[in-house]
Amino acid sequence: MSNKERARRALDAMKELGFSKKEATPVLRSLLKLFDNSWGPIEDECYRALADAILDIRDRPQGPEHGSNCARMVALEEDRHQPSTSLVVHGGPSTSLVVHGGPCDLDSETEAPRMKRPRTNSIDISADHSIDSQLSPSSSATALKRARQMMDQDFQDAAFLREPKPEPDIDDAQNFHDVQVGIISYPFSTSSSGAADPLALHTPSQNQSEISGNKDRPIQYCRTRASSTSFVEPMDSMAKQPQNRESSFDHTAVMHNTKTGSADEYIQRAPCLHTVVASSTMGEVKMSIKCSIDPSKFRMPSLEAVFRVVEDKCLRSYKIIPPKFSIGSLMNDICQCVAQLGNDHTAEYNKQSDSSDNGRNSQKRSMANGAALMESIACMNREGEKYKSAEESLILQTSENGQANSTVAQHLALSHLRCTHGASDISKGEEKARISVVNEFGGEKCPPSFYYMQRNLVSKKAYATISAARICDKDGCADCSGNCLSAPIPCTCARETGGEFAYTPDGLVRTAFIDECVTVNLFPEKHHKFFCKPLERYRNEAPPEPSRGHLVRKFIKECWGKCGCDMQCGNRVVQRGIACNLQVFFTQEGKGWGLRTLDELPKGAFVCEYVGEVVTNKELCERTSQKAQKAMYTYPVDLDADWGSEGVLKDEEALCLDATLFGNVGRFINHRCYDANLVEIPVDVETPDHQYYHLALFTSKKVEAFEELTWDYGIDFHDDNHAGKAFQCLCGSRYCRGRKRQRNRGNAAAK
Ligand SMILES: C[S@@+](CC[C@H](N)C(=O)[O-])C[C@H]1O[C@@H](n2cnc3c(N)ncnc32)[C@H](O)[C@@H]1O
Repeated sequence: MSNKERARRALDAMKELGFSKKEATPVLRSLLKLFDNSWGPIEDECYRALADAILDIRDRPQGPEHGSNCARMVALEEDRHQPSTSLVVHGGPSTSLVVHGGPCDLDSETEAPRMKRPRTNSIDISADHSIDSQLSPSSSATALKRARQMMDQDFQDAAFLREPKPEPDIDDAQNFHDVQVGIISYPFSTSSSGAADPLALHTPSQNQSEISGNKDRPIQYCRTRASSTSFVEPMDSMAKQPQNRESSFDHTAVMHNTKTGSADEYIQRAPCLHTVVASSTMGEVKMSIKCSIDPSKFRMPSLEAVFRVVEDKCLRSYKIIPPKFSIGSLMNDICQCVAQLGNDHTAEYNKQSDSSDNGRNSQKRSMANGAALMESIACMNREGEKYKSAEESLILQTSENGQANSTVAQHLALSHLRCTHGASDISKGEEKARISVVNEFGGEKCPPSFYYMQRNLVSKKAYATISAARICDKDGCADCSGNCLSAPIPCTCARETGGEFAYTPDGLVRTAFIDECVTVNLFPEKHHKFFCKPLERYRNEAPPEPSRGHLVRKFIKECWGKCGCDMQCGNRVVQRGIACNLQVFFTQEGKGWGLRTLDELPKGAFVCEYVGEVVTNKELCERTSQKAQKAMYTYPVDLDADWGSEGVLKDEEALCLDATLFGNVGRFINHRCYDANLVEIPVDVETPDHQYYHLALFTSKKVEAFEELTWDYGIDFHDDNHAGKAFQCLCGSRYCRGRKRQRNRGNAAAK
């Protein structure tokens, strides 16, 4: 066959894979040059080397500062306009998962680098195995070998640290799927020496490494020059496999430098893992783990499911508090969870997420997928001190009674708090699903800044201690396992709801329960009200005024830390966080910003919590009296579902939520009189008593996609004295209490 014909065939093959002739031709030329005009390596395995090389070129950052000597270890990023963390996972004989983020992402100027759980929209789980599907496991192994023969200038200055286990030979590859998990971060400066320095380097004995690929390319192979490549391995593995030693190494140094945790723990927990840590001249670091899985039973779980299960594991095992937390263990867990979930075909894990789904159908998924619950954090600004920066206020102190956890607060301050928010995701990745912001009427692009928090913060004065010690055994279901909802007899956690769980197996609140909660709001007079003592405060004046009464509300008790069930238990809905697709939008009625659902929601669906700072009623009063005149919108909510039930209500027990400065998406939910589509339900998670609880908002009826989500604040618009709450109601409900009031006022004026 002539060279021309061969070239035509190669370009046709690339076209089928979606690469244009224009893109493929120069790469083909270079490869021919590289292989001394030998077509064999190019034509092998359906032109795998050519496809890989095209993708390599695509991945190369553009611009003068990214010369050809800059290494780029990950392939295409689907959406460069997304914030800096994104995930790509591929199925096929070799499965790879890559997390990358940081300053090398093109639009990262306004975003601090972070590596964290992925948002739904930034997870690209490719069902398209177009290249890979044409490759057998054995051909992957061959391709690996060939790719290793290729010299990639890009990685000439990269440093690689790896556990020198032998590459699977062809037989192995035929029998096992490799699941490879990788993380790339950009912690270093971009100088080549700076990139390599923090890692313990040793004389290289092998000059290439395997780099996982992107959605179009299950595996990408890159090489480094021998002169700058290093390999290290953990002690144990060296001892066990002396024949495989390829270099001297200093595992301790590596573990310290790469912060991957204890070697012993790592090896014990991952005896069969193949790990790779690599850094490049661009300051990128990649860590990857490969583990072997029996392909006969394995089906790729969704990446979201894997991450949620891993995070749940982290919460229980490490409580997510450094320094116990180790990335090494985390990556090990990821691999194990991939294997575990991949072999569990009864669960919904195996369903691949659709990247465009962005959380849709997640109501259904929420039962199967767990999300980590972060312990509520106690922290507050110093008494008498105004807020400094919010991050500062978070790490200021621990409280007198030991409620505050400064370590966690610092952790939060560093990784979770950002004052500004973007229109692409107001939660800045805190929530599982992206929460976009739109203003269809022009004007402000974003709501005024606040600190997005997924969980409540507890002020120093508020009595909301969250500790395992406060939970008696009788408050949890220690003997349960798995999913409490599937047990023949409801466990003790259903006691609060009359011996029947509030949730259905679909993760919805039972209709009867919802209806009861709505009725309490609709007909408050018919329901028992607490009139708390001593008198409560609405303004910062002494003495406080007589209580106006608080509705007795029905609580839900969710399973928690001292329960034996797992995170996927059906009695853990609120703690798994937002599971539906929400959007903050500018309302046209003049209510300011509002919240709407992008999906149709059934009745009883959990939408979100109302998150804020847990402050005492007195503190709130002090705050509102300072701000009331200025604030256009106010964000306080009483946690009054149990006020007065135990006789005298102490100041520190009368708690409220203030979402003015710290809050979640719940702070955008506007009020609607009587026929709102959400209802608030107090939910006990970490505490057995009713003083502190989560204020969860569930749909009280079916809600259409794009409908505004509203909630009856329970405002008495006739009460002029209720500071911080009165506004001219624009809810539009035919039952509007505020409108009636305006009408009455108008009539009075006319008279
Ligand atoms: C919790 S915030 C809701 C979000 C708020 N709209 C915003 O733009 O941030 C409550 C404030 O929104 C406004 N608001 C909520 N519901 C309203 C309604 N039905 N009519 C008029 N204003 C409303 C009031 O100013 C109220 O203090």
